[in-house]
Amino acid sequence: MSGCDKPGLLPVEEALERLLDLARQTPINEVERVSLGEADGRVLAEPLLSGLDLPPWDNSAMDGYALRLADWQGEPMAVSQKIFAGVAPEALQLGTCARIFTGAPLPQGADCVEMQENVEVLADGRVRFLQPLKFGQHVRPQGQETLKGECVLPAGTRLGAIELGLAASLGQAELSVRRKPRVALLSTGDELVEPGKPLALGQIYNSNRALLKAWLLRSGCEVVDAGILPDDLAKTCEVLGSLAGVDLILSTGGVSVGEADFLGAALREAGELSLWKLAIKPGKPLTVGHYQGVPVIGLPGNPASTLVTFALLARPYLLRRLGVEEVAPLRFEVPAGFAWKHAGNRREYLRARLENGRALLYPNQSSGVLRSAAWADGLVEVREGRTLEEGEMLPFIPLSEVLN
Ligand SMILES: Nc1nc2c(c(=O)[nH]1)N[C@H]1C(S)=C(S)[C@@H](COP(=O)(O)OP(=O)(O)OC[C@H]3O[C@@H](n4cnc5c(N)ncnc54)[C@H](O)[C@@H]3O)O[C@H]1N2
Ligand code: MOO
Repeated sequence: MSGCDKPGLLPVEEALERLLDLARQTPINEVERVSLGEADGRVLAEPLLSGLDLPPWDNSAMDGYALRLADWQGEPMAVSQKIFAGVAPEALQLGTCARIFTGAPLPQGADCVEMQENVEVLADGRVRFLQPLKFGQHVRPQGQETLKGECVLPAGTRLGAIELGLAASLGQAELSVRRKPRVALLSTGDELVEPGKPLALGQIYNSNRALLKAWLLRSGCEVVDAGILPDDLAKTCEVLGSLAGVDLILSTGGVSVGEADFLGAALREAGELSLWKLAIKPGKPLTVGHYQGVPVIGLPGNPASTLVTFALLARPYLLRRLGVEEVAPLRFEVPAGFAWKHAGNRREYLRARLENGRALLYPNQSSGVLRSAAWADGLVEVREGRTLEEGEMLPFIPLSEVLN
């Protein structure tokens, strides 16, 4: 962790690389089997291999009639069986067709399905196909989605609704996942009061705790709520010492140049401390270190700074510790619905909303204004040194990408 304190501002990508390196050195490797119902938000520990072909047999994509194309000479055909989804059909009788429903297995010998809308049922029960037929039409062939033995999801995949649906389609009732990271959440600041209590002059409500707790929980973490750090070195050390079993101590506030930085003092005394100054706005100061071997990340206390640094730095760090390779959120270019006349020396992540395909800025981009993020759909990135005319393209990171 040493060597991170240097003059000048640390570029965002370099800070991220350093954090990901630290994450690689402290992987959370323990694996547990959990039911699909418990696997949402977790990280797959082993590749998910398919134990079957999907679909397991050729089946019909339509309600209609199945036939062997070579048997059809343009004449009406007799219907020799009725096949519902869920039943095993008999082999198709030569020269006949079978009534079939969507999802039902094709009878042996059939290679074509016609939907019932294009079929006339004659008075004698035979059917006439009203349009030319093609080999394989409306047939969903065995294994078209997945073949037995194929790797469907690699280890390190974050599991969400879609992945769980996919695992269920392969018949998996349980999955092997990394155990949940245990994250202790701490706030610092004499001014902080918990919601529900009265507010005296000079005090504000603690919003970072609610924000990060909800976010960590939905990121698949176990949260140890360690409260507000006491304004006293011995007591701070006592609190930190009680967190020996967690994987990460995540604090907010008190990381700039304040005089009452007991977290920093505690890390210096019984661990390691680096104070990073990042070329990022909001979110310049970041504490990285450990207390008696337990990794510590201290995010800046301004709510929008907490949000941006958690989204772009702490979250990827946690995911990498769980073996997730792709930790960078999806981003895409959008035209700016604003001009940016003054180039900054920090990379700005501005809270923006997409309207008519353009990114509009929340009028107040102060790092103290969390409401900017509630209004926004995502963050637009304006690189250090850049100015912009309205209509120029710039990267947009949807908040939905980093909140899940
Ligand atoms: N002389 C300097 N002052 C500051 C610098 C600097 O470089 N030199 N950096 C500024 C920047 S940039 C940021 S960001 C903040 C970072 O501050 P800290 O992380 O030390 O946080 P605090 O001073 O404790 O709080 C900042 C701000 O956020 C409010 N806060 C803190 N915790 C919470 C919480 N849990 N819920 C809601 N709001 C919280 C706090 O009341 C302050 O208003 O430092 C600048 N200063
Ligand atoms: O960068 Mo601080 O992040 O201005 O709020």
